[in-house]
Amino acid sequence: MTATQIDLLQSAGSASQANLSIRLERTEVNAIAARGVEMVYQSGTERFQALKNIDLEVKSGDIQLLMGPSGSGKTTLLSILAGILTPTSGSVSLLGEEISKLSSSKLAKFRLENIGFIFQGFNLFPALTALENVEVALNLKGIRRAAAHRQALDLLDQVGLSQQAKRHPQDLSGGQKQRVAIARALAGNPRLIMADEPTAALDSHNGHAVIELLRNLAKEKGRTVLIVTHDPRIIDVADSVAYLEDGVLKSGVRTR
Ligand SMILES: Nc1ncnc2c1ncn2[C@@H]1O[C@H](COP(=O)(O)OP(=O)(O)OP(=O)(O)O)[C@@H](O)[C@H]1O
Repeated sequence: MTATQIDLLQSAGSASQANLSIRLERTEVNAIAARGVEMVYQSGTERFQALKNIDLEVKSGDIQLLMGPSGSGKTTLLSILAGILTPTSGSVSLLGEEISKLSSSKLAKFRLENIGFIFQGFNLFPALTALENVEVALNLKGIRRAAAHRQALDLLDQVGLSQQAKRHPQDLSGGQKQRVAIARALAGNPRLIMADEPTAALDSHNGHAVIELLRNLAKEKGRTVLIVTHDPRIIDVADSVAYLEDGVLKSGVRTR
């Protein structure tokens, strides 16, 4: 079903049917698909296999968690799925594009246009205000001056931080910093959000606020959200949880 067909259904007053169609459309498409992914780290004569034959499919609009003990390979897998790290073997498709086949410049462009990243340590520029931190991300995506300023204000508003736009990171709480980082990850409207331990540095209140934002991104805005986490609170909002152990995908549990 095309977007036009969905519009027609909605305008014909078949809202519930259209909603069902949208849901079906979302669940039909895999936003992320990994096949036979292996990763071997080699330093000198030392060889370490961090991932073994990983198959993973993430449906469009889903919140997918990657969980497992420390050292089980979660960040390695996230980096491969984000096209930051090249697997030793196997293939990865994002939004129907097999990224393993892209040249490094095409891959960099694909990442910039389609993936927003959120990290445990926020990775904000300390010398820039919250607003400027988001503007810089928009500038990188080719959006300049007045448009970048307007969009950055709008993104800060979406994460509930309009009042803090002029503050520097050192004057924000951990939760507020992470919300700036989420606003920055949303610059340019990427369809995929990838987060590495987004709540690890946050207390319960701020952790919940960030989890609610991530839920909203998937459920209200249709983004696909992939999260590496040890935080059991996030399981409540996840559609699917994949557990890694010693580089092996032990189980994938669909939670809804
Ligand atoms: N660049 C590297 N060179 C060699 N070994 C590496 C490298 N990066 C990671 N590893 C090893 O690969 C394994 C998986 O690491 P990874 O960081 O993916 O695990 P993780 O599950 O994300 O761990 P944590 O929860 O502690 O962040 C670990 O044993 C780690 O030491």
